[in-house]
Amino acid sequence: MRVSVVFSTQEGTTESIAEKLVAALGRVGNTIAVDLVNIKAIDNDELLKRKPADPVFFVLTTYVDGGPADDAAWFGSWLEDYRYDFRVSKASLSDLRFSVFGVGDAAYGSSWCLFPKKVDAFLSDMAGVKICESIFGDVGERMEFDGVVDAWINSCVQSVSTILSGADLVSSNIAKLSMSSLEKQDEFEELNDDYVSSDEEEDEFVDAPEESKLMDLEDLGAFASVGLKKAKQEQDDSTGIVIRKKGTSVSAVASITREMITPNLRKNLEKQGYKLIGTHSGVKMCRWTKAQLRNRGGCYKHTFYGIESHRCMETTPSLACANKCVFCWRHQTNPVGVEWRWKADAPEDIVNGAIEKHRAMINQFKGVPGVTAERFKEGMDIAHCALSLVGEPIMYPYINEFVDLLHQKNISSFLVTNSQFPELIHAGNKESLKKIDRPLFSDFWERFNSCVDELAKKEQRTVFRLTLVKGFNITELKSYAELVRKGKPDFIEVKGVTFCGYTGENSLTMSNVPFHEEVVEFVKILAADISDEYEISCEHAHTCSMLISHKKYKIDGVWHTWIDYPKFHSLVRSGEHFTSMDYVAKTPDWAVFGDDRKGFDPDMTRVYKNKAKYDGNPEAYKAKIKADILAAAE
Ligand SMILES: Cc1cc2nc3c(=O)[nH]c(=O)nc-3n(C[C@H](O)[C@H](O)[C@H](O)COP(=O)(O)O)c2cc1C
Repeated sequence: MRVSVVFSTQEGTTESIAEKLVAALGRVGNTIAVDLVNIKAIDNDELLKRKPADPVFFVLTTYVDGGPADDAAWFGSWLEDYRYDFRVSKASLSDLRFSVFGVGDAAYGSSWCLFPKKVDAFLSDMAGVKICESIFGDVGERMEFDGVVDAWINSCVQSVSTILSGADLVSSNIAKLSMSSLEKQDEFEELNDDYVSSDEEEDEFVDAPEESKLMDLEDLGAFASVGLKKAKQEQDDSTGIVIRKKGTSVSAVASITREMITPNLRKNLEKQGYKLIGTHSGVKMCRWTKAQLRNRGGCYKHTFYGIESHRCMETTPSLACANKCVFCWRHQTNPVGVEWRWKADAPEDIVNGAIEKHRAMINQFKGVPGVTAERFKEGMDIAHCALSLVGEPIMYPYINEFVDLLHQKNISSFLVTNSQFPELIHAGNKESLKKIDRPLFSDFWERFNSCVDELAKKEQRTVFRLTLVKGFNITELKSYAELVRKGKPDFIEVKGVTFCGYTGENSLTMSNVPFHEEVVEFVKILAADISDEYEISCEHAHTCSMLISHKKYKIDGVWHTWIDYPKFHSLVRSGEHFTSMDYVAKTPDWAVFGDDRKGFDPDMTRVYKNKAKYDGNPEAYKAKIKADILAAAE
């Protein structure tokens, strides 16, 4: 048996209580190993996998405004995030056996022991089971306080002895104690007005999904009709198809009838400008499509690969995603899930629907200043499809058929994946990927690495895109370089994160947005670190984006990162084997790194809005950019 005593302290009181508990547990017998762990070093993954025979005791202090001490800040925010993450099963801690001792001063009134109480409630909410009553002590009552500590330590020792002596006793004890923990929780909810109880949350899902950012379709359907317990049971019983793995029949996928887009989600997405197709797909017009239609510049894909933004259709065949990235500008309103559990529309219908809806949006630009008849005609003749709009395109069970259909229509495909589905085919290391992409899969790092391995085998163009989030991943050069050596991509796009004027769910601020110069510096060091097979090739300063390319694309000293699209389509039609080197085209000089035009196509006209200009004062500059963004959003 392994017991962990996890403590958080600011001034030492709590640590000494934890040490006292460790000593008392040590006297129970030599069949238990007891760890004393500062909460700062707690491994949350390990907590999620903890077995019932290995209980955890938390001894936690309370600090300013009832919040955690410094050492517990990260754990506190992780736990809260996890507790309210709508993708996480409410039973995910059902194997955890725990008890909390809170240290605080009742003189602080309603914030007395607030943090330990929150931890206690969140662990219970996720089905963690108290093996003995959680207790909240008042250091203001010094005489009584010591007695309360001793009583709690005694009951911890007793419960551990009970576990050691036999499982039956444990379950009855647990049943009794979980009831009393529910009563305690009621008490706590009264104390903390901001706290949303699980019942309220259920109501929110039922009554106010339109406004809710927590738009989990699975939960929505289940909670609406049967309530939490039954929903859980249904989830467990579900035989929903994950994704169409090799060998899974099409009819198995076709037999699922639940639709991904519910009426409320439809309203919500339409409000955001998505044109929805069928039951799980959508198109939306990108700002660069509009810009290039008006001859005002294209996106970085134009500079790097020759993709014409005004002929590019941004599409997704799956609005659902398996990550909740901090940089996601969709503000997490899209559904999230690790499995395909919805009705799957036919690929022909999605491709045709997307073309029709995209053209209807282009049509609205007829006569708009700057849109010439020639550009308009080109815009109607879609040449590219960027599968990077929102969601995870490869979750869609017929993604291969979908991409083939695009190619048949002479539409090139550019597919962006978050590398969580290696069976079908953002950060440098495991910790960083977890913080930034906030994946739902517990084996997210293994999945990510398998995808990287798969990419190394591809003969068509492969690209790594690194989104630099200052403070999160900008310091991880070595790990990135390693991933690149492993995945051997043709290209590495490095892009500074975009601030989307939103500070809620994803908690990014302007201080996380790197300057273009910082991105350039990062890229220079990264390129030198990878190997001498790679070099910086292109720059698109407008979007803080840089391209590092494999040197095989530098033919006779000249970069060939662009694509010869007619050649690509004729190779596809030929049915013969070909590789990415068979359809290369010369990169124009203006797109090459080091050119004064910094990636802006000289055939277009740059239109400067009355925007913030850098005047040497970073803080003032950031404040101006923020004001610009907020003004634009109004
Ligand atoms: C700056 C400060 C703020 C505090 N705020 C609270 C509070 O909001 N609620 C509470 O219950 N206790 C509060 N306390 C009391 C502490 O929890 C108490 O002093 C405790 O014994 C500290 O434990 P430690 O020595 O392990 O850090 C506060 C203490 C300090 C010094």
